Amino acid sequence: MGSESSLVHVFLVSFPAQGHVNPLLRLGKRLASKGLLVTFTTPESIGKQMRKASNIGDQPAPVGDGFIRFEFFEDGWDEDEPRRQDLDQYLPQLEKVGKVIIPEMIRKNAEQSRPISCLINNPFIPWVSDVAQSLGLPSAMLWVQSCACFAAYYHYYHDLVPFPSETAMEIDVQLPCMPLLKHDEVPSFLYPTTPYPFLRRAILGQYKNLDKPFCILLDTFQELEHEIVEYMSKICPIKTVGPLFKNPRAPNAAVKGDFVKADYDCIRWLDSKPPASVVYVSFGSVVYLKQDQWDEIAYGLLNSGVNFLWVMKPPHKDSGYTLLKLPEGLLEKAGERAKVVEWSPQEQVLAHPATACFVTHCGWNSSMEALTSGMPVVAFPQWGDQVTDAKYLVDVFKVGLRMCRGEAEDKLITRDVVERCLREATVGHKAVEMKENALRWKTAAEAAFVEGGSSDRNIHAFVDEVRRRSVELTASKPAAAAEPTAEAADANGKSDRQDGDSQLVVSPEKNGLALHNHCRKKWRIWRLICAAS
Ligand SMILES: O=c1ccn([C@@H]2O[C@H](COP(=O)(O)OP(=O)(O)O)[C@@H](O)[C@H]2O)c(=O)[nH]1
Ligand SMILES: O=C(O[C@@H]1O[C@H](CO)[C@@H](O)[C@H](O)[C@H]1O)c1cc(O)c(O)c(O)c1
Repeated sequence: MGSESSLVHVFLVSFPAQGHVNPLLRLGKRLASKGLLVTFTTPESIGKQMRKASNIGDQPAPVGDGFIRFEFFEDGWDEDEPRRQDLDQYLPQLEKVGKVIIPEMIRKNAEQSRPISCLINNPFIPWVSDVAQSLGLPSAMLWVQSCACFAAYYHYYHDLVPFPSETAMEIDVQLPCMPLLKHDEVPSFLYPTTPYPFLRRAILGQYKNLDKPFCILLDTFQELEHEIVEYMSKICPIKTVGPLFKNPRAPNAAVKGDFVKADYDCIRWLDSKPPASVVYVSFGSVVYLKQDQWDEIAYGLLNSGVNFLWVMKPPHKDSGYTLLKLPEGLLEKAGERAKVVEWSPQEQVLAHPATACFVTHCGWNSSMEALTSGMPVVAFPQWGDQVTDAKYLVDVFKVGLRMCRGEAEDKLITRDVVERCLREATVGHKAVEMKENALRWKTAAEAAFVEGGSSDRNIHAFVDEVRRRSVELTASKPAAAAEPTAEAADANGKSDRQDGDSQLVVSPEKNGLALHNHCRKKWRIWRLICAAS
């Protein structure tokens, strides 16, 4: 392992949501374990929660052959600003501030002898690729959903196949190398009636910028989505690197990105239960069901006779949701059969022998974690990619039962349906079949992430490419390399060009890159001296 400051340095910028931070941080740990220095950044509002819940220190943490460190940034709003809960307002704010502050952070890192060689972002913040371009730095993007969803958005953006529209709301969608998707199995942000048009805009913004990252990393694996991965890799520079939550070189790395402290009592509770006897219920970090649906699920769990571990996260105070309650007396009736926590250590729960199945909203992280843990699922999708993931979990990967079709259906799933699904998922022929399939995916996932597996090879090739580009950055003449192109400066909205004037005025970015080259040269000399002595 080299000293922290002698390593090639990548800078990860995450959209501030749990389902986005987790996969990007996991990627960061994979890259660090292969010998890179990784800096992870997201707004301070989330940094504060992460530091409190997840043991994040000020010093770079060693991971495998490299290090990971954290730098959070102010998003320009007060600590208690309620508008953070409204993405329609928050996304433009993040872009406005981020486009100024990220280049400053990059410059400071170079000044402190940690020049950055590559920027990596996740979706919803596509402007990070513009920042990279304006600084003359390579960038990559981590797509945090399935390849099937990546393909669906791609075909929608380029208008390659018909999708549901205002005049034809209920058409099925046939995408190449994918099963026929019913209208409500297409990522729901693409429905003409979606209540989240700003999320459609945010995701499609990434497609507008898709020529900028030199590589698009996907938290999936080749064997899981074989045909669509093959197909899309002929069109875009995609590389499968999942499941990212497994890290063979640093399996026990303590660095985690939870926003809420996980309650480990539930693991002790699971320890007390017989094998395959507990239903784990979690709807992730964003989905919030209505009280009447919550009640039906509660009675379904009680009536089915299963043990259950249920994650009930309190809503954010500015989210507009009211605190969900369990029906009066339900926990008393369930007694030792029930355990409720605000946040679980989900990876451990899914790996625990007492866990029989997972009632999930089918967020992609939860889906990958279930598949990789050999855990059958009961699909309770709500919106976005969840409805497509549910289709795949049930009909393609064949590890799940469907309990609902999504929020758009606006249908109350009654306690008898919940009870029937839970019984079917835990005992009898269907339960055995789903478990066998899930275990096959677990084996396939392991083969992908172990050293030499398909995802590991892709990560390795990516690290090599980052290193190669880093050498190129260093070798390029400082003055020429630092000159942002007119296109780059425009992309950053910082062009000093007058109409009809092709001359660019010197920008702060120029100094940043010159500094990068200067520091790299200093290291090379230092390394030569070390090698000689
Ligand atoms: O009690 C919980 C619930 C969720 N998670 C983690 O939070 C992430 C949720 O991501 P996902 O894409 O499944 O859903 P989202 O929260 O983005 O809707 C996953 O990595 C889970 O392991 C967790 O650690 N504990
Ligand atoms: O999209 C939001 O969160 C989740 O992201 C996961 C990865 O893209 C995805 O698989 C999962 O289904 C999503 O729930 C998200 C985050 C957020 O902070 C928000 O306010 C949203 O409306 C959605």
